[in-house]
Amino acid sequence: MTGDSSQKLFKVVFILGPPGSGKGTCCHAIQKNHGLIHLSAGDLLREERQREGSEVGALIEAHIRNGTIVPVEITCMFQAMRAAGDSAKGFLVDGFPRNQDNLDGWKRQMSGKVDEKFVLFLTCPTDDCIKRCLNRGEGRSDDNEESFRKRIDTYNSQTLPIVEFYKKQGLVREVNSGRPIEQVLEDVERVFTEAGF
Ligand SMILES: Nc1ncnc2c1ncn2[C@@H]1O[C@H](COP(=O)(O)OP(=O)(O)O)[C@@H](O)[C@H]1O
Ligand SMILES: O=c1ccn([C@@H]2O[C@H](COP(=O)(O)OP(=O)(O)O)[C@@H](O)[C@H]2O)c(=O)[nH]1
Ligand SMILES: [Mg+2]
Repeated sequence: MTGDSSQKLFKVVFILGPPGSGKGTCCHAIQKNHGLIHLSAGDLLREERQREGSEVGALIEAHIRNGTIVPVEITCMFQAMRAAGDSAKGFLVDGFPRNQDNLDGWKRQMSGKVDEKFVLFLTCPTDDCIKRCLNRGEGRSDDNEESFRKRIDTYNSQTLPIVEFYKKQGLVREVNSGRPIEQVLEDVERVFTEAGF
């Protein structure tokens, strides 16, 4: 039989963890070493927010400041994956899916098209996370104490259940990112190597 069975599946690794846990930093290192494409859901939303004529820019900014999660239809993850196309060895999907709406939207659009390899789950004490966010130096409108508190509440109430969902499928690989970056990256590298990357 031919047809859809010959279609190449997108290899995907999800990166989840609290704000400031080091998701972007780890993706940056892994992408360089393994030829994977890094797609940060937050970066994609910030890009759309900046786009001239965007009809959803103000809505995105309100969610970002408030630490709440943008409806999945607006998150440009799927388009970005399609745009990267066949040349990619795989995708590092950073900071997504963050809640049940994200997960439902992902399944609707991507089931049968993706090979979900694992979830890299970064754990880091909240005190370290807040310090890192406040010192990030990117001028982000959500890197202030008030927004951080809201983001961490959203993370605890909405994102941790998604991690649990993947844990039940045996897909979660946990790394303690509350340590010096060299140590974190050594463990992260090991997880990718063990997964055949
Ligand atoms: N292990 C680490 N130790 C100290 N600082 C770190 C570590 N990992 C990342 N950082 C710094 O913390 C800030 C947040 O990291 P980032 O990768 O943007 O996290 P996230 O994407 O999870 O919000 C950045 O300024 C980054 O350089
Ligand atoms: O799939 C996503 C990813 C991010 N965000 C929004 O973008 C913000 C920043 O996300 P990012 O991943 O950049 O933050 P980080 O965890 O890296 O600090 C979040 O708090 C949300 O408001 C969202 O709505 N949907
Ligand atoms: Mg990030």
